[in-house]
Amino acid sequence: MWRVLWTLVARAARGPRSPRSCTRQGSGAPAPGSGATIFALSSGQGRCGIAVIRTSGPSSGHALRSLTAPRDLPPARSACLRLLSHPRSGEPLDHALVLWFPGPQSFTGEDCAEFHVHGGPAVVSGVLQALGSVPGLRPAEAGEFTRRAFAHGKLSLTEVEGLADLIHAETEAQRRQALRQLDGELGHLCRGWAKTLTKALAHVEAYIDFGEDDNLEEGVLEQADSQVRELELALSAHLRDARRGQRLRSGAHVVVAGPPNAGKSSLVNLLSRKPVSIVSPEPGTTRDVLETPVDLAGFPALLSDTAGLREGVGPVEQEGVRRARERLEQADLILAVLDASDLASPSSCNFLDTVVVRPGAGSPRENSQRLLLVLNKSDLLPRGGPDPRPDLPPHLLLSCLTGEGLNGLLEALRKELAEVCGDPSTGPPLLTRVRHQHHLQGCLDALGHYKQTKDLALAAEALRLARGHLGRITGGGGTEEVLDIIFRDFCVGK
Ligand SMILES: Nc1nc2c(ncn2[C@@H]2O[C@H](COP(=O)(O)OP(=O)(O)OP(=O)(O)O)[C@@H](O)[C@H]2O)c(=O)[nH]1
Ligand SMILES: [K+]
Ligand SMILES: [Mg+2]
Repeated sequence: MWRVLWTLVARAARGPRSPRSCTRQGSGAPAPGSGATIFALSSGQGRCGIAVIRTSGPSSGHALRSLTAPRDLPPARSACLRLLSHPRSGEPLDHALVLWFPGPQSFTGEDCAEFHVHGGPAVVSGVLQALGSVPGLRPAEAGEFTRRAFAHGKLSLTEVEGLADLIHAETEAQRRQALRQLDGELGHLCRGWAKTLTKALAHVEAYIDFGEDDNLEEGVLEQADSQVRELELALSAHLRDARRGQRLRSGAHVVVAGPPNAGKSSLVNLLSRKPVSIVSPEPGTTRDVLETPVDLAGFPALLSDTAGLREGVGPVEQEGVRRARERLEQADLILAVLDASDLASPSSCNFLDTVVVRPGAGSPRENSQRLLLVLNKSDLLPRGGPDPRPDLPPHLLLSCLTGEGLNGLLEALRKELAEVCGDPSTGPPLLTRVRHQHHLQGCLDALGHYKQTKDLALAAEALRLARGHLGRITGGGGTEEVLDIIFRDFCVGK
């Protein structure tokens, strides 16, 4: 019996009826224009200490020899000091460290060379021109090095996305998340799920082929069912978290709201460390929603300053209040600001009743919005006095004027944002892109069909479909269109 099943597992893994199997190999499609040897400046533009220029492709070794004296290739993967000169004119260009990475043990899987030159613009352009004069070499397109690495199975699609995110990471949390994805954690998880599906498929196919056979162990189909059920639970849990990973990539929406003059704009300026909003003693100063991207306690956020919420004002301010309420609806996290010395005013009470403690809304808030209540202007309270309103929901005391309480607020923000964006230092790998979410949902839908159908052939087909979706997350059978979207995120030289 086990031999039968084992053959079927192997067959299901090969996927005789579906040509796409789920492996970490690339799409199999050659990178566009591969065959040529490409070159580009891979470090940042502008004057710098060291600039790195690299090549990838079959003529890399020839290019390296043409530019260097002595003209022999350095030992693989060791840095050597060489004089670089123009291969046609012989003009010296720079003393540089050069590296030779024979394929397939290189970033792209092809022969690669690196030139670490002095970072002046004239040196860089001189070396680029020299490389352009070597037959068979051409400048690289944006993302072409990574695309070749993908095409040669060096990186899976989720790892490519991780690399793109790492290049663009601006906050600590984004860097951690990108590094985890680049390390292949998400891909590993998907491949584990795909393996479970392969086993379930083997069970179903065993039943189709040997159902009448006495040798077949009892309960083969039940085993497949229970594997599918477990997988459904795991996928659903991940999908519930899907928005978090996306917020971590693009920034959580943090909206500062409160009654007029509570110090909302002062807080926005304090958190963003720049004068984003006008601050004045006049209530109703802020009218439009002012949005600024900030690094909040290591997490990326889009911080919005809004008009003070109050009734019975002129048409322009009323429009500001309408926009503020609209923005509040879209917030992932509300920073509710009140003037600690003015908690009994009608606008404070109204804000507390309508936004902070929504009638009938228990905790946690509906639609998973989170809220931090901040009592600002604590410097106006008697020093060391009692809490101004112990009856209020949990809150933090702050003075934008003196900065007292800022560290406590940042720590609270870190905790809240870890909930909103997911904590990349712990927990399961996050789904950072709509694409991941789409395929997980597709996989779940197919598993739904599997459960509904009575026809075993259709059930097997549903499992194959489900597995195909998982495969596409890591890049098996990636269409050119998806690849184009992902590689657009890269710069030339990466
Ligand atoms: N004493 C004291 N004054 C503060 C503090 N924070 C802000 N203020 C003052 O409070 C006034 C209002 O500050 P804003 O930041 O303009 O308040 P706002 O909530 O944005 O006001 P609107 O946009 O008009 O709704 C200004 O005069 C600030 O200098 C604080 O912590 N302590
Ligand atoms: K004001
Ligand atoms: Mg303001």
